[in-house]
Amino acid sequence: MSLIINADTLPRYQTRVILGMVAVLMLAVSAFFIVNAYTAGNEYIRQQWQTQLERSHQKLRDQVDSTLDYIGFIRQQTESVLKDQVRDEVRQAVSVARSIYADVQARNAGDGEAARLIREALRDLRFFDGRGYIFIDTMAGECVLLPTLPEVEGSSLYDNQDDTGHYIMRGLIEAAQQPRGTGYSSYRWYAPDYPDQMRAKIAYVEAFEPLNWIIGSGDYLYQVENDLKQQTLKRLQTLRLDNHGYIAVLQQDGELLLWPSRPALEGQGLQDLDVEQRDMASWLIEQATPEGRFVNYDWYRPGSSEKHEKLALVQLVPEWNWVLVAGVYQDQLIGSLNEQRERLEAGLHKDLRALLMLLVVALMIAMGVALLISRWLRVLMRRYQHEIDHQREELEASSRKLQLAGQVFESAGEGAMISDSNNRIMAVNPAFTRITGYRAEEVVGKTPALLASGRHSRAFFKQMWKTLHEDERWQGEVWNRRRNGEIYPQWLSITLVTDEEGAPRNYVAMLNDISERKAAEDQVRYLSDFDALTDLPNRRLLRERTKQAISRAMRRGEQVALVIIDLDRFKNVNDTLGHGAGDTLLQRVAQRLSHEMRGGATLSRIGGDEFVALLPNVDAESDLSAQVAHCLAQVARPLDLNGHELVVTASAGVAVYPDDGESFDTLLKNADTALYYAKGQGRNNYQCFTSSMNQKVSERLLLESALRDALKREEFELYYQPQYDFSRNRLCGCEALIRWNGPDGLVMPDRFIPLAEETGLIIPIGAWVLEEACRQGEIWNRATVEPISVAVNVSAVQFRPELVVEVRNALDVTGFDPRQLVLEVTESVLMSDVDGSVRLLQQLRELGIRIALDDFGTGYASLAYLKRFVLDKLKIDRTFIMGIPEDKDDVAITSSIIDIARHLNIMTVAEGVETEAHCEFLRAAGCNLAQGYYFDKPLPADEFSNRLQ
Ligand SMILES: Nc1nc2c(ncn2[C@@H]2O[C@H](COP(=O)(O)O[C@H]3[C@@H](O)[C@H](n4cnc5c(=O)[nH]c(N)nc54)O[C@@H]3COP(=O)(O)O)[C@@H](O)[C@H]2O)c(=O)[nH]1
Repeated sequence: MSLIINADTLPRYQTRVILGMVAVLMLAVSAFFIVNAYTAGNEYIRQQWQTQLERSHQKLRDQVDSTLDYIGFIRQQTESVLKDQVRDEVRQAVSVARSIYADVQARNAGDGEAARLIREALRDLRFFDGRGYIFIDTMAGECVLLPTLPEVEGSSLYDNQDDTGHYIMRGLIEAAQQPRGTGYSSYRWYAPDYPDQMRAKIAYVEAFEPLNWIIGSGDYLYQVENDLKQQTLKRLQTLRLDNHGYIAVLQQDGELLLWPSRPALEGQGLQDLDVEQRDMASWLIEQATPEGRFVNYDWYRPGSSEKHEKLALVQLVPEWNWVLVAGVYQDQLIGSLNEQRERLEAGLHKDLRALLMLLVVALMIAMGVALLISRWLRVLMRRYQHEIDHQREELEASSRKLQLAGQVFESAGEGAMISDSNNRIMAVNPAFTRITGYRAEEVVGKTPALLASGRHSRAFFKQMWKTLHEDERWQGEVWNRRRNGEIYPQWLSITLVTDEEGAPRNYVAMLNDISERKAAEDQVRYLSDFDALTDLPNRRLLRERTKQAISRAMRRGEQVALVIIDLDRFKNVNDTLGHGAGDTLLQRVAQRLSHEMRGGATLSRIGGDEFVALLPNVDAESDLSAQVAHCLAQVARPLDLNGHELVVTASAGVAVYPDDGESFDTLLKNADTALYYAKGQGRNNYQCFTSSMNQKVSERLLLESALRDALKREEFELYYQPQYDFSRNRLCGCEALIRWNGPDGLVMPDRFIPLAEETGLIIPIGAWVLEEACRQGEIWNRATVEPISVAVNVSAVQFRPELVVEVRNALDVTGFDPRQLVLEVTESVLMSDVDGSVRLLQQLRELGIRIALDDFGTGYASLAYLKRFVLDKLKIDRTFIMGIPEDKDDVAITSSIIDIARHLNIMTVAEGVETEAHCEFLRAAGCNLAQGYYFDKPLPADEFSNRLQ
């Protein structure tokens, strides 16, 4: 979010800031006071809790101490109580004895009677809950009365000892012999509750002088103490601490002596309690120490089934093996503390409300003040803002202008250079750097002279400055030098900038690099005169130069020749290898021919595969012929075209000034006629124009026209020349040879096949021959037992990939067995593109047909190619057969061909066999087949049929 500050928003922000600050301040103060009060309240409650706790502790401690004091007091009382009680009982018994004795004396019944009566009177006397009795012994230690053991009465107990070795009777006698005739004696004797154990006992005796007896009684200390314990428990039972608090007493062995919350359990041991009670009793016994320990736990309040938090002091009383548990329930304490806490919180809420009110009031006041200030500020700010906006708009306008100027300067496509009144460069733009190569820091402070190329004179610059100062502007084409030294043309336009007084202040130069434009102009000029593919002069330039050569020749009486050189079957190259290869071929031919141009000769390309050589100052006709023949020979040299080895031939037509024409157009037309004538001669030759050529060319044109109609009119016919098998001495096949039944009679193939090839008519004618030969072959083979083969000639124009389709069509349409079809191709056809030929032959053979190499030995093929071209037959050319057997060379050549073919497993066919001698030689040499006038001339189909029968 962006903060936009202006005259309207600033007061608004300012009001919000003041209000915010007041609110924050108030909140901080409030929070401080509230937190303080809350903390102080909590501390107070905590102290209260502590104090109450300490008070409870003290109360419990005081109660337990007072109980302990009481127990101590009770314990001290035990012996004196026992003594007082025993003494009282003995005194009563002695009193009874004295009464009886006095009574007996009064009756004079004697001491014996008195003794019996006293004894019987005291025997059944019981006290201390039935356990106390009176015993009587003599001063000599004889037992007079012992109600608990009457069988020992009359026997002496003088030597009786207790478990400490003390003489019991002797102690009693000693006590009675005290001056007052009374006394106490302590000893240990069997206790009624514990028959096997002696316990401390205190006896009181009084001497009964009349009978020299001692009358006494005693009691066990523990029994008195038990009485006192019960007394103590009774006292503690009624004791209550803080309403519900009480003191519980447990025997250390687990017996519950006093448990006011569960009185029914008193007198029961741990084993009699439920788990909860047992756990609590055991835990309390464990906590007990002689010093006492405060513990907290939850336990039932008397008469309640709910547990409450309890604080207790657990104190061990070792003398009695008691555990005192003095406890109070803390509900009251907690309740009172909660009350205090609630009071505190209520106070805090009240304070908080008051603070909030205060805060609201403070905020309202602050808002009012802030609004007033903000209104005042808004008025002020608007005034300032208005001024600032005005200034900013002015600044932005001028900045935009400057920026625009800067952008124009920086991004201009034209180089810009600004210099001062002394022509020292002040600034240049990126386009200047791009054009000149100089960066700004390299030229600033220097004069534009560093760009000078040296191509302009001092006068040029003098004139330039003069114009500039007069017109305040100069423009023109200037040659300058780049940083890398390159000299280039530029269009320079300089403007003079003057000050108010008209004195020069700056020079602003705009410069345009026009080197590309100039180059383009040169290119246009070049293209109008030259052929772009071969860089040779084109027809226009050739015309110019021819005109110049003719005028010169005219002046000097010289001759000038125009030679048109046209590639044979160039279309084939384009069709089979593509136009790229065709272009390359034209460039290579152009190079070869250019090498042959001497003495001011011009080679030009006037279109397609037509080159024209302008040969000035031609002296003798023989020189001209040799030169043209040499050119054709150079063209016909084998060449490698993109991996294809080709032999391309050319034909040429020659016209010479002044005999064959006096203008460029006439010469060119006549040279073209001669070329046409040369093509008609079977190509790869040249012809010089003669006036009769025009006549012949016309004839040829007529022939071409008639040939075009021949197919439609079905004027072609096939003749079949038989072929004989030497080994089987029988007719085995034939060669199909075309004839034209033209308007003027039968025309032989030599007359129309070259023209058909030249015009492309050979394609439909060849297709017709193939189909017709197959059709006829199928008729014969259906009628004969031994199938015969039919050979069909294929011209160079036909020998292209489409031939495969044409052959397949012919076979499909006629049903002729492919194995009986032989295609005859010449060496020159195969050699014009060796790799393409290999592929095409392979595809043809895959159809199942056979291939024969026609006219073998007359072309360029080396024997090595015989391996690459997979062939079935070699036809030995007629020219070798003709010399047999006289001509040794022909004999040797023919024999060698037959031998090699045999080794390569290729059949040999001898052409032009005319004599018996030919036959014998060939048979002897191992030739397989023969064809010639010796056997038969080419025959119409029906005549050939007769031969088959
Ligand atoms: N592309 C095609 N070319 C064809 C076709 N038909 C013929 N030709 C080619 O024309 C050339 C002339 O052929 P032609 O006038 O028919 O001459 C053939 C024979 O008549 C001739 N010959 C045969 N035996 C003898 C002989 O003993 N003596 C002698 N002087 N001439 C003889 O030879 C020609 C056959 O030659 P080749 O083809 O080389 O086997 C010729 O080049 C034909 O190829 C066609 O349909 N298409």
